[in-house]
Amino acid sequence: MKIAVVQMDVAFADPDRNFGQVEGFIEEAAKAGTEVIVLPEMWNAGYALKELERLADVNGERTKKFLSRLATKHHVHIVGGSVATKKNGRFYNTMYVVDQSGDIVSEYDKAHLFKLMDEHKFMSAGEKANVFTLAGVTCGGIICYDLRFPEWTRTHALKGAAVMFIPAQWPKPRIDHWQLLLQARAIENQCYIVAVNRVGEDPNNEFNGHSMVIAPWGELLLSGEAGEGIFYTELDFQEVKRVRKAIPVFDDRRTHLYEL
Ligand SMILES: O=C(O)CCC(=O)C(=O)O
Repeated sequence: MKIAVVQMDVAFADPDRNFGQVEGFIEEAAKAGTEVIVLPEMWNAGYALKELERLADVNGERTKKFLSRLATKHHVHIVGGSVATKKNGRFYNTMYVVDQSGDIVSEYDKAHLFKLMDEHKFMSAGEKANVFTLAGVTCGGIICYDLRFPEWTRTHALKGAAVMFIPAQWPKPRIDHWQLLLQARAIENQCYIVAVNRVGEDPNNEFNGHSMVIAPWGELLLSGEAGEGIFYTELDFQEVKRVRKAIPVFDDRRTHLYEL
């Protein structure tokens, strides 16, 4: 699976500009022969939480139409990071995944809201996991702060995910947590991690990228460093089988000990 990670700056509270930028990145990544393009978190509006009434995509209609059109045009799968949405009068941080036929194969609302950035005061949390199939591979997708909950990644791995997509707006002061947590999640779940963080600034935070792709054995296949750009790598799912066979962590779990 050929992957493109879009490590972009996100214009604050300016969806039109962001849709334009994302269209350019998707075109560029598709031309490079990519199969799956991955976007960062909240790329339509940034963390402009006080302006969600104006900015949030109602029922994700604009995003779904946009991603579906581009996926079909370029014959690529798109893991659409996440966007601010409004559904039934509430705001959500929502990931849409679109396959190369333009079909929406998954819709996921971020399950853990990040209190340090007041997300819980403005948005509602999702209530279900996010497992979907792309190119015949079982995939999982979680969003940013969801990463701090190992049981949540494990839930997806237990449902069969061989790769976890993790879009983020993870601020620079805690980038060491980002890197260590991602690597741990890959090793403990023996799966690929494809994690996309934004760059740039908003009124409250600075973001320094460091998007990462990590193999099931923990090797760093890609590190985006701090600049804007598209980064490419390839995933070989035989590696997931090989690692899970070498150290059969999933067979060795003793679940009766883990109950509280
Ligand atoms: O957990 C963190 O340090 C960052 C989380 C975050 O920025 C988010 O969920 O938006």
